[in-house]
Amino acid sequence: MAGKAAAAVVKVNGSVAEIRGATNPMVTALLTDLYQFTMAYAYWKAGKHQDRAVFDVYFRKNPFGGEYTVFAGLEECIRFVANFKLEEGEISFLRSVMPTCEDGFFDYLREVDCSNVEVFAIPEGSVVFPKVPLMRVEGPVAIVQLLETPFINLVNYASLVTTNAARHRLVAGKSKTLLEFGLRRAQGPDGGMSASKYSYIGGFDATSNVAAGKLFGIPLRGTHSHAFVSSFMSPDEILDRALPSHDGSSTCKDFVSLVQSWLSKLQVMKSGIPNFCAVALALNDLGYKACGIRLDSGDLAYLSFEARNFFHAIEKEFNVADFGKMTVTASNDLNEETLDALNKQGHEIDAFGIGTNLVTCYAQPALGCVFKLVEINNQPRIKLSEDVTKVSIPCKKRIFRLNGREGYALVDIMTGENEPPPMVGERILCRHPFNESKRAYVVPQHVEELLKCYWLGNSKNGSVIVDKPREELPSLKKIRARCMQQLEQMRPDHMRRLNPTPYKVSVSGKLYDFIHFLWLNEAPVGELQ
Ligand SMILES: Nc1ncnc2c1ncn2[C@@H]1O[C@H](COP(=O)(O)OP(=O)(O)OP(=O)(O)O)[C@@H](O)[C@H]1O
Ligand SMILES: O=P(O)(O)OC[C@H]1O[C@H](OP(=O)(O)OP(=O)(O)O)[C@H](O)[C@@H]1O
Ligand SMILES: O=C(O)c1cccnc1
Ligand SMILES: [Mg+2]
Repeated sequence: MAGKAAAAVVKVNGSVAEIRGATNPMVTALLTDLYQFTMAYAYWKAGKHQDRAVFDVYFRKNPFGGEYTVFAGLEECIRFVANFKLEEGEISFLRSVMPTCEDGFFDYLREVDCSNVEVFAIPEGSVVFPKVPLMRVEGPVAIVQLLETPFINLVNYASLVTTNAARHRLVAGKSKTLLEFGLRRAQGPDGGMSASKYSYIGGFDATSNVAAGKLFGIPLRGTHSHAFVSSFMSPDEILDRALPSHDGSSTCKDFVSLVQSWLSKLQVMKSGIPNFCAVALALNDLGYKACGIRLDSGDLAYLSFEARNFFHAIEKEFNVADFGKMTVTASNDLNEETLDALNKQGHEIDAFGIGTNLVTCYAQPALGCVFKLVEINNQPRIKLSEDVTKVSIPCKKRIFRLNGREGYALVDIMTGENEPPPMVGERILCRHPFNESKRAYVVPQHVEELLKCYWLGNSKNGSVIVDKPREELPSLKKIRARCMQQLEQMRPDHMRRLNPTPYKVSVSGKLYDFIHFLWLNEAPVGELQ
């Protein structure tokens, strides 16, 4: 971020660490909705700006018709709070667009940072469910309000595309290579970079996006384009026809003729496959190993079988070891449905290159994460709505994932902050938050507390120092590993594409009673005449 400290200095479990600014320099304190500043002013005028508020970040419905979501975007949120500060130029701009606000407000904004803010979150890469807070943000109400828009901006697309990638991985199967090819179709440069990063977390193996390879260390992969092949009018255009052998011991003076002699030995198939094989065989003569082909049009299942048969026939006829194992990559408008159809038909594809449908999240363009006030000055708050799915779950909460005998996650349970936590081997009542008749006793074999502390600000000498215990921000590879491990822990019926079973999200008996007490207390009583 131009003009700002490059990184906040923090202490993680005793040792000093740095938290760099947001990946995208467009992510500044102004990357928020105007009404957040308008409200900050109103809180300030009302003398409420320092009131201690607790907000939950959660979504109401899983995307893509599924019953699970993968949470991503947390690291960017923490980088944002760690470096949150309004620069002089930004304050002048705000003054120009909010001309009726008093000078004192801008003096206040000049001092604002997140040294008094706490962020608890579920680890990035976790499988998560509707209504469960992914993050709990606590701090002075005016400041936390300013975080609403950037936080949910940083989480919504990240979680959506990670989930999309995870869904593609589940359909493709573990043994296939998945390549993200979406940069040209992504929603702008940030869409492209984010898609590459979060597709990797969701289980893709590599990207074609070179900038993402450099910035995030994601493995880079690519094949070749149609344009390269069609740019040659005839083999005569190949001027340098010599090729040294792989070990350098000799040189083939006319590699093109060697390829042509191989081509004359191959039965003609109406595609580029014999051409590829002729080149691969000529390369093999010189000790090189060709990688494979990419199919980008036509019936991908049929062509993959044809290609594989051709490769096997060559392996047998010309005695070239492993020629039949040549990699077949397929691309062209692939999505979950085509992967599923290809699986049902049977195919010989080893790797899929997926662009448009993955990165644009064509099947569902947005995730609806919201940021709702659940407590202020230790007083619980509830958002009421005629639509029960929109009623918020009040209070500062703890969340636990309870696993059953078979190791699978059984239920997520939210409890009040001061309730005794669920214990392994102890029966606990889990209640649907809004449906009285839905409840179950669970005896967990494993209990994981999901909300962990990622940011506990404490201002010292102008820089933000965190000296209380805090979770580290894991590497991209670790986040990806968490995602893979979490998906494994889910019961397969929650994960299937058609009519998946909803995962149970519940509250403790005590929290259930409190929600409904507060609901009745806050809901106005109508009067009929
Ligand atoms: N065996 C298959 N089963 C199901 N879908 C397939 C199969 N093979 C290809 N597809 C899909 O069918 C669609 C084919 O699209 P389309 O007809 O526009 O492409 P094409 O004409 O083969 O190629 P080009 O992009 O060169 O025009 C693509 O979305 C592709 O992923
Ligand atoms: O289809 P996607 O999943 O987005 O994957 C990326 C596509 O991009 C490339 O071609 P491009 O689409 O540029 O050209 P085309 O329309 O001729 O296939 C590539 O050959 C794939 O077809
Ligand atoms: O490397 C490829 O084959 C590739 C990369 C991006 C888009 N289409 C194809
Ligand atoms: Mg295409």
